[in-house]
Amino acid sequence: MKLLVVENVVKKFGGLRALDGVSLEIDRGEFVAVVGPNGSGKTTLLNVINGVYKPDEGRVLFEGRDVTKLPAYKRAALGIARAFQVPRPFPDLTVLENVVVGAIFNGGYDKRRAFEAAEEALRYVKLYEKRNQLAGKLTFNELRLLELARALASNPKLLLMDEVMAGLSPTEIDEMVRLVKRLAEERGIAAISLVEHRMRAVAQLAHRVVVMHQGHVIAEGPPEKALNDPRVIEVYLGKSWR
Ligand SMILES: Nc1ncnc2c1ncn2[C@@H]1O[C@H](COP(=O)(O)OP(=O)(O)OP(=O)(O)O)[C@@H](O)[C@H]1O
Repeated sequence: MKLLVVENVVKKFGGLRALDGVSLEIDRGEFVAVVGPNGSGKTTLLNVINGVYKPDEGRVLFEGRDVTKLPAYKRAALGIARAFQVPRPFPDLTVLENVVVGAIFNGGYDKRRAFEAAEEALRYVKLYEKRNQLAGKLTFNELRLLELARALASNPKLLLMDEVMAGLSPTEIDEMVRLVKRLAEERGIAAISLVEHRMRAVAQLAHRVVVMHQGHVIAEGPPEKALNDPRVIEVYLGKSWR
């Protein structure tokens, strides 16, 4: 059974069809990059998957269960985690405390298990040494890792990542993407990541690339195939491949 199935989803904002019949299937442990020009519907797609928006048409199934009408917090409890583009930590709590909060609220753990999960997540993203530091003192890159650790500590099955790469150096972007890929492969956590910066380099590391344009999926498949699809080249024509 597929981990996630998005079926013919339509999401309208007034007269605009931000998603116009989008279908998508994700397997366990798959790292999928969603690319597409500004305004193509990528963020709206993540919002429909995690329950921020209810679609006007279509369904979202998670582990075979229809979650289309479930609110975001209930989907989080089922294992759909979101790592936001702009991390919003509690600056006056320590790094460890920030992750514990995520584990208790989204992972449903008791305090002891939450601490264990938080420490493990911090080791994974290599922030463990900074666990007792105030989150407000972290660098931008470290904040991104903290945001990832928070999502991880909730024991997700599916990790949704907004453009986590914005504002990072090319080396940091590379490290972050490899980390997410490793999570997918070692832990079986599926990840859907929106990619705009260094699109070509980042998307090439994904198991599969989904290309969106004007609310439609115009191509998908292994990176080489999807990125070289004639429709995709046309959409990006005139823009530099980074
Ligand atoms: N809450 C909203 N109200 C009205 N229109 C919206 C809303 N959210 C998104 N849109 C519109 O829907 C379309 C798709 O937006 P979306 O943010 O999903 O695109 P995107 O591919 O993520 O692009 P970007 O990277 O620029 O955010 C855009 O035309 C956008 O202006």
